[in-house]
Amino acid sequence: MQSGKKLVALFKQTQRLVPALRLVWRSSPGWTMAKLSLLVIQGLYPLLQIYLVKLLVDVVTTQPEITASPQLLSQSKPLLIGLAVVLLTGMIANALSELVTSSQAQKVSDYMRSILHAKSVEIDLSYYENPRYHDTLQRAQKEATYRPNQILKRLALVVQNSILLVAMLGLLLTLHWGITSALLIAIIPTVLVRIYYTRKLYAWQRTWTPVERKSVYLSWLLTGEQFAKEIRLFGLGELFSQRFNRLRSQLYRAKFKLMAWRSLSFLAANLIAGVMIGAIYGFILYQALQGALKLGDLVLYHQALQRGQSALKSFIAGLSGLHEDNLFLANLYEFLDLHPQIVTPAQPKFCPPVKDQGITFEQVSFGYEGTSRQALKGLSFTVKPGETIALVGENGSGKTTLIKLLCRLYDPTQGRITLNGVDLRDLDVAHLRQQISVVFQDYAKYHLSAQDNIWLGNVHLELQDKRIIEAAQKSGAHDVITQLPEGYNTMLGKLFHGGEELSIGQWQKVALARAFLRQSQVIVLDEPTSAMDPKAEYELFSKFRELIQDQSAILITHRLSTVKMADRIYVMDKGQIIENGTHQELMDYQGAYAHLFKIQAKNYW
Ligand SMILES: Nc1ncnc2c1ncn2[C@@H]1O[C@H](COP(=O)(O)OP(=O)(O)OP(=O)(O)O)[C@@H](O)[C@H]1O
Repeated sequence: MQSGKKLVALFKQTQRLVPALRLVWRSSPGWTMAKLSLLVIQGLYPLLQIYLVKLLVDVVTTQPEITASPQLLSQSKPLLIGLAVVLLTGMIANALSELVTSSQAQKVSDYMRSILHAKSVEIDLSYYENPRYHDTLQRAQKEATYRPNQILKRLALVVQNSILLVAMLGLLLTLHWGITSALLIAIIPTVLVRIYYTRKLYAWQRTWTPVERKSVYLSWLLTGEQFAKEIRLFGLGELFSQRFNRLRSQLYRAKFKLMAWRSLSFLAANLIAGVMIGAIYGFILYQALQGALKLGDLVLYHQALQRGQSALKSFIAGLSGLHEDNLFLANLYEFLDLHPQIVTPAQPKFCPPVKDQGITFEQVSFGYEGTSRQALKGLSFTVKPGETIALVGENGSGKTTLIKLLCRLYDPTQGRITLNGVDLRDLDVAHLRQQISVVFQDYAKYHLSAQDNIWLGNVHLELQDKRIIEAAQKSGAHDVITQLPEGYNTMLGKLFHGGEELSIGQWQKVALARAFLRQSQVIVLDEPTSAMDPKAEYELFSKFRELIQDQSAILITHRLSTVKMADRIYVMDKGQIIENGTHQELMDYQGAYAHLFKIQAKNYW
């Protein structure tokens, strides 16, 4: 009963191989077909070669005299032609093999990367905040580019060698059954060692992934552009380098121990096999000396034993390799099996225009996964159509979290958010996100052309659309871009040739232009002018209403002088709204807002 269950579990595990092969096929059916054909040819031609050589030796040795007699020539001619054809086919197959193998492998690895990319984009933002996800991703990335293709190779190896193996073992059986049995028994210790250490290596990899990832992180710190300044200034290079080396030597020691035991075990297994093969050779030689074998037979059996032994080795290596692939494929599927929680419902509701009722937060609470703290606690407020509201509050009071919920990067743990009366969870996710334009505090800096950087805000437009320039004019980025050597075609950032680095404030203007380009119903600006000079900030906010036209706007800022123009100001504290009203109402109220405003004003005057 127990062993039956084990067998079923084992069978279920091997089912990982089939979908992996499907992935290989989908990546490039043409190249995969070519590769398979070559493998078949390469598998068959040594077999034919041996057989033709045996026939040739037999023809020669059955002649009364070895001279170029017409009879010998006529008998050996077709065999020689056959041998030449086989050898030529083998040569052509070998020559093509490199091209086909590298092209097909490249196709598979690119296809697998595209699958990983699609999955990474599909899953929820919350996965990125979970270290386990990063472990899974790291392992999947390691396996994805080569493992599926390796299965194909090993499968072909198994099939190829099984033909050769059956033929060779069959031949050896005609001599003595004991030879075949001894050959099979000789390989058993190697198989056991391989299976045992494959499992050990798999367990080792899973245990050490976090350490490996830490070392990758340190390497990134030491080589990445964004840390280069601090590392030099604070003299952190050596410290991080030492930490990196310490982790790498921990990894090295742990793996070395495992690999050393593995090598020793293989040595022992090979010694056993060596003794048994030696005994088989002794037996064949004895038979020849007794006159039981002709010269042709001796050549045949010698070759059969040699090739049979190598076919058996390859066959077993293929099989145990498949076992290893199957085991390690779990790493890939673990990642591919991740599924987003934030999805479009089966029958999404129509996304109504915000002009109707606006956005409403109804008793919204939220806590990030893995923490017991509530980032938002029972929040309720409405952003009316065309209204500009401002969110102010201390660091960590929950302002950005609220925006992430509005974009459905997370769902509330309690309460609901509605757009014109419809719960966000009932809307098509992509469509909802099209309605919202956001500049986050940590906006992206794309190392692409200035034009691309803005166009990415609305990729449904033509690249030459004049609205790209209009958006840049609104944010103040136009003046920056026209000063660049190639204007809108200038590559931004220093990662690629010809790139021009911008100042932080200039990058911010470009990000703002991206947000203006998006034809959304709501615009959310999280600290949009934190790096801008006062003149640029003044210009932006003095014509803010004109810039956003009839969009609803949510503004997050610590600079209270810029929130005066908001229709309503919400003051947040520890995930709650503690005050709200117009600037004047809040100043009259003499609460937290008035206090903060006065502190800031005092610093200016
Ligand atoms: N990804 C996250 N995982 C866990 N906790 C988080 C995460 N992001 C933010 N928090 C926590 O949620 C709370 C609210 O953070 P949030 O970023 O919304 O504050 P904020 O008001 O925007 O702050 P700031 O003014 O500094 O931008 C903080 O206590 C923060 O530690």
